[in-house]
Amino acid sequence: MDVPAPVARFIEYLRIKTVQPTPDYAGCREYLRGQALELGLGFQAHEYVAGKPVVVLTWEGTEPGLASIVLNSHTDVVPVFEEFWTHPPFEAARVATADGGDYQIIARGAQDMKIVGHCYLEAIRAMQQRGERVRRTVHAVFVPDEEIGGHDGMALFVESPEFAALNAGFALDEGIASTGDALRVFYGERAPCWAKFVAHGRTGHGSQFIEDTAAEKLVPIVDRLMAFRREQLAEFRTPNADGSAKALGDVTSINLTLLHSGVQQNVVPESATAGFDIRMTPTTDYRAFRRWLGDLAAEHGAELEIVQFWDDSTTTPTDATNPFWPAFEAAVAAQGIAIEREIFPAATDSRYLRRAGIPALGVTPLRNTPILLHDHNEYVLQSDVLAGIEFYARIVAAVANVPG
Ligand SMILES: CSCC[C@H](NC=O)C(=O)O
Ligand SMILES: [Zn+2]
Ligand SMILES: [Zn+2]
Repeated sequence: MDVPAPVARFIEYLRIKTVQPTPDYAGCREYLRGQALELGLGFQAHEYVAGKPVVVLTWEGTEPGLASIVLNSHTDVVPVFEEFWTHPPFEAARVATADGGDYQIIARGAQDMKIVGHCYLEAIRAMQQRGERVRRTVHAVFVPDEEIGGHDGMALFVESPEFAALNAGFALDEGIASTGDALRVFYGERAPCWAKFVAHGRTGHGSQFIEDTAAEKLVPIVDRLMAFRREQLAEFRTPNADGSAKALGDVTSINLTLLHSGVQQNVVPESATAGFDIRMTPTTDYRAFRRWLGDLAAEHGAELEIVQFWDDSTTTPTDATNPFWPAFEAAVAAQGIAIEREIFPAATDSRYLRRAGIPALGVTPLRNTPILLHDHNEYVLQSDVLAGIEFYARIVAAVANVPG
């Protein structure tokens, strides 16, 4: 069977190796330039850090004076363990499903989040083919480096005069696939806190009772944070008052992700390090939490190094105070899709948009789909790519026609 043209273009996009830590951003920018040309869209590429382009494709609305709609996606993807893949991750193989009724498109970035960026452009294409226009100008924004924190991408872009010139009023960004029927819609995020504790102490022969060692200082800190982890896990497992299950975004998670110490088994190490990936739920008092970590380090004679810390808890209103919400909600409902509102468990570039005052919703139009972002054999179904295009055509029509 012939490959539908929108799927062929998706495969082309997936084949660009925008994989961290050395993404082919130039190849990606040129692909997007080609798309802009085909679709008659405005094209801008800005490098706030050399070699890391922020690309903006613009479809002008009939009332360009109104605040615009930003359709954001990141172009980078995370590394792969190639030996665990059934097909090469940057070949974007199109493989018939067992029942023969569909195809899997297997590639790194298929879910996270090239399907989203691709569907934005294809939705514009479909709307253009139907002769549709919308009131508000629509900008499809393609940013680098989200997967490593967005510091050289969206963080700089939102501060730039070029971003201000977009006059953004509302944004869409990535979500996560849903294993159920409902569409997961993210209106806020947990705040990342990457804390590293370093302890120093006396060394000596491993056969002796050496006092005041690095490990003795570090272990009680690890114990205390692991106790906090158990508390939060118990909280997570406790159903809400209405009997519904808690979402990960409703609690603070913590994992011990780095442990470094030791040189030889019979030498007491001079230093020991423990690093934690903590994701604070938006109701946390971020400053108090940070102080608690500092106090814990001081109490046990260790040093605290904060590697990442986000301290903004802005969420996007999901009620009529945000005029784009009812339009979005109705356009989803009109497609017979139920919505589950959630706090995003990890961090995306939406946090920079929200902090800059732009209401943003995180959505990935994949339902009844295994969650494979950052996993081996990431794939999407061809039918979901085609459905995703129509999904965005209707969402964009709704939010970009919200009157001024
Ligand atoms: C704290 S910056 C890291 C951002 C990263 N985003 C996607 O996975 C994350 O770990 O959530
Ligand atoms: Zn992503
Ligand atoms: Zn990711």
